[in-house]
Amino acid sequence: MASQVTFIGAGNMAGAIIGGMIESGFAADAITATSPDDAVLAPLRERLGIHTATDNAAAVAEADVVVLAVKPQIMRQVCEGLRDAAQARRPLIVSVAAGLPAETLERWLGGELPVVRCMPNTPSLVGAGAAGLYANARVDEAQRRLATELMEAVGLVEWVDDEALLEAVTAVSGSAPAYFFLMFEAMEEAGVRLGLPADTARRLAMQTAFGAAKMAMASDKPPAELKRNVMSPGGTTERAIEHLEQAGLRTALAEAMEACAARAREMADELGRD
Ligand SMILES: NC(=O)C1=CN([C@@H]2O[C@H](COP(=O)(O)OP(=O)(O)OC[C@H]3O[C@@H](n4cnc5c(N)ncnc54)[C@H](O)[C@@H]3O)[C@@H](O)[C@H]2O)C=CC1
Ligand SMILES: O=C(O)[C@@H]1CCC=N1
Repeated sequence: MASQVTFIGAGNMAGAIIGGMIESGFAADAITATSPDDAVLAPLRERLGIHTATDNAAAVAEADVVVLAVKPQIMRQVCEGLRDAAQARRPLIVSVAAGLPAETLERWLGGELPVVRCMPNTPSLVGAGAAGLYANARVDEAQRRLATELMEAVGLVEWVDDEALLEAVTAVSGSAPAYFFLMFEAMEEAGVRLGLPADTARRLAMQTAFGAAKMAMASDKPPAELKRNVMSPGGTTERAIEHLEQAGLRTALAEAMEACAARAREMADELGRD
């Protein structure tokens, strides 16, 4: 029988992973999602055919894998409500929450448990996610494979062996779809100022990002070389890139990513205190 996977929380991130899992052929029957609000659950139930529940502990009592997908700010209260069920069942815990260390989650869940911390991103919804995973010492090989299988169903999986590196993963991929969406917004606005209809500018910008990513992934050339290949000497791209460099795009990105990782550390301090 397939492993039973219960998602605690059914918002953006859980919805993206569940949608991607179904899309890649996971049995809807093996997936449960919970939320206190049935209005959040109804579309998942009706559209995807998964099980839903408003009682977290009851859903954990039958799970092999429990994916914790609520906001970090309410994680403690949610975990404490799961203590008895989690300690009785001892499922693999997969947390997608930013910041919260495995040790903190174990403490809130009432003691030692196998915990995989996962930093996914929302493109999981279309099978193009990128996730960093870390396993604590209590996760066995079969559970590690199960976590890999779950997240590979929705995209790329990279394991890290130092939990602190998940902060870097958050900066590089967890939060990063938003950086690209910001670029799309800005390119659309600039395209409109240059005279294009908004939807034309949006489609061209998005297809270009998609094409650039696909090309870079297929190529053995580093991005710097692919960039140079677009830049004819004295041409248009060279002028654009000069502007981006002078405007400090690199520094802005580096600083944004440092701030992102620092916020993950800060959240662990703020929320993990007793
Ligand atoms: N949105 C993103 O791009 C990413 C989010 N994450 C992490 O995913 C987690 C969830 O974030 P989102 O999905 O964006 O938030 P969200 O607000 O969209 O979803 C949270 C869900 O939790 C449910 N919920 C609230 N109280 C609950 C309770 N007591 N029991 C069960 N469910 C409850 C809500 O109904 C909602 O469906 C966070 O910990 C976040 O750090 C990680 C990577 C990327
Ligand atoms: O913004 C956040 O805190 C979450 C974690 C990574 C992406 N979204």
